[in-house]
Amino acid sequence: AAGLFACRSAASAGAMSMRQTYRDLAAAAARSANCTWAELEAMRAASPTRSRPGADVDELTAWMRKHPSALSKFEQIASASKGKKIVMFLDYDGTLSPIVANPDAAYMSDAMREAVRDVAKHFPTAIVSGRCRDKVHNFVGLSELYYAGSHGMDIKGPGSNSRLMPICSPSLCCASPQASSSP
Ligand SMILES: O=P(O)(O)OC[C@H]1O[C@H](O[C@H]2O[C@H](CO)[C@@H](O)[C@H](O)[C@H]2O)[C@H](O)[C@@H](O)[C@@H]1O
Repeated sequence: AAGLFACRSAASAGAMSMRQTYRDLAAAAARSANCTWAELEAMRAASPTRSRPGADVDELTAWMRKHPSALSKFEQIASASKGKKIVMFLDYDGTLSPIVANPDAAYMSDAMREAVRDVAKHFPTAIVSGRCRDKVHNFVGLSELYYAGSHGMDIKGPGSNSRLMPICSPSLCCASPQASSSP
């Protein structure tokens, strides 16, 4: 899931660009699913996990009340982020790319890539993944982003050197599926 953190400091981007950012990401997600944003929301609302009666639904409803969709709370988020600096942290698998059977074929769409490119024009943007950093970088292909691979053990920003924690190296994390569960 996409995470959005608002850090206190001088605001560098206004609520309008943040709204556009959110709309762009939602629209890109809808395009990836071959539908409109409204249809995506309607599908989400009508999904079996929401409409099936029983304890699971109650549990899910309670969870959703506690963690509402950012899209439905846009005004509150915009208002809470006034005077703060916005930084975008995005997950890759299942967020920027669809979940597919073959992890090596988890490509993101061009529309999503453009949306992320636009986001990065307004806010520092990082992709955080359990995957090897190089692998995610290759999938995304945007040099202006920060990439945190191997669950944050290997971090590289635009134009910077990789900050690799000693516990994990590319040979350990990227060599083969046998070497690690994170390709
Ligand atoms: O931290 P993330 O970026 O969310 O990575 C989590 C795992 O993502 C990948 O696996 C998941 O996506 C695959 C491709 O859609 C899918 O085949 C698999 O079932 C999912 O679990 C990646 O292969 C893992 O190494 C990551 O840990």
